[in-house]
Formats: sequence, structure tokens, C-alpha cells
Amino acid sequence: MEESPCQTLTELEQYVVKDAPSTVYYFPDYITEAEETCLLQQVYKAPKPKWTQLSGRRLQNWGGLPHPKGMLAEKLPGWLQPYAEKISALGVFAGKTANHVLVNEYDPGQGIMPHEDGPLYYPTVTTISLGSHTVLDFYHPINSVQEDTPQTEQSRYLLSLLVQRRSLLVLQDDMYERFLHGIQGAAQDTLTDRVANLSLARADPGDCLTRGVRVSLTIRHVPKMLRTSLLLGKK
Ligand SMILES: O=C(O)CCC(=O)C(=O)O
Ligand SMILES: [Fe+2]
Repeated sequence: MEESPCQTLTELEQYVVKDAPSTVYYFPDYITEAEETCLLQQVYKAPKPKWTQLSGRRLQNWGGLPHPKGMLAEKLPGWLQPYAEKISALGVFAGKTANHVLVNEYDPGQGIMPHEDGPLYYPTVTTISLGSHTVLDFYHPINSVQEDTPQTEQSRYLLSLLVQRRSLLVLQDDMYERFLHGIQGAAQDTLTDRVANLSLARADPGDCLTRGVRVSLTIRHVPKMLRTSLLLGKK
């Protein structure tokens, strides 16, 4: 079918990051300021034992603990479920509904080492950011670049994404399954032309942004579920 030049883009297509090697969608202002305030209040209302302190960040896990043998799913709390449903309605989990949320909290200067999210999740990650922007950096996996070049973070660096507060980021395909992602432990970010979503974020190279406390909600689908009956030894 021939495409009309006036055909309206689907909701997703308007937000695709064109300079990324595989699928990235970036929705600036996905949630309102009132929603951001409300979500932050809910995050900080959680009882203290709900937090796990890691080096460089702390986190909350909602929906169950993903495990290679399957996840004993727990219902998402009422403040997260509507977002799981709204994001899933974009079709990014192949018709399934997100059932798992990790909450990460970073102080300025904190970050997360380059890593892969691994095979326990459906290979799409969606992230709502609260409180502050950050810059997410992507890297080629070790040994994927020419063998005679040294395997430094610098030589493996691919691109960055500016992730603003109240935005939604969707990563799929190679951006999820092949490349590693991480956040430098910096208190300030100076944007470069390697930030692939500058135009969608309405930002410019050279912009210098000061980080505040950032809370991220990574909202995903864990396909493999354990039935309680199996755990209890029933058929
Ligand atoms: O805070 C973020 O946006 C990234 C978090 C992350 O990569 C993870 O929890 O695996
Ligand atoms: Fe991750």
C-alpha cells in the first residue's frame, strides 16, 4: 500500500529515536507534574525494608522476584498498575501486560555500571523517570569490537540518551538484547552530539544539566510465571 504524505503517524512512530541503531522510543512529558509528585510520594511511602541498598543506588522490587525457574508473581500495587497497563497498550510487550517494576533511586553522583538486563524479562524495558534527568550510555559488548583495539569503555561506547524527568523511554531489540547500558556516576552532564534523542528532548549539544535525586521506574513483562499450585506441589 502506498503511503500518503499526509498519513498520520501512529503514536509510537512519532517518538522513535531515528539515530539509534535499533528501536528506541522517547516520550518527553509522558506524565504530568502532578503525576510525578504523586508517584514520588508513593515510592517514599513504602516501608523501609522494601528498599535494598546497593553500591551507588537503592531499589524497590514490585511484582515478584524474577528467577530462571519463573516468577511467583505478586499483584502490582494500585499506584503502579495503571502505568503498567497504559504503557502495555502501546503494544511494546507484544500484547502482554507489564507485571514487574523496579524502582531505582540515585543521588547526584551515583550511577549504574554498564550491564545487560538478561533473559528473565521480555526483551523490552520501559522507564519512567521522576525528579531529575539522567544520561544513559550504551556500549558494545566486550569482544564485539575488533580484537586489536583495547576493550575500554571508551572504545566500546556507542551513544547516549538524555532521559528527562517525567519522560518515558522504551528500549527494544539490539538496544535491549545486544548493547550494554549504564549511567556514569556524575553530578552534571554536558550533552554532546552523541546524545541520540536531542531533538525529541528539545536539548542541544553543549547544554550542561545538573542532576538531582532521580527515581526511575523500570516497567517490564516477566513472561515465565510460576503457578502457586506448582509451588505447593499440586497439579
Ligand atoms: O535507572 C535507570 O534508568 C536504569 C536502571 C537499570 O538499568 C536497571 O535497573 O537495570
Ligand atoms: Fe538495566
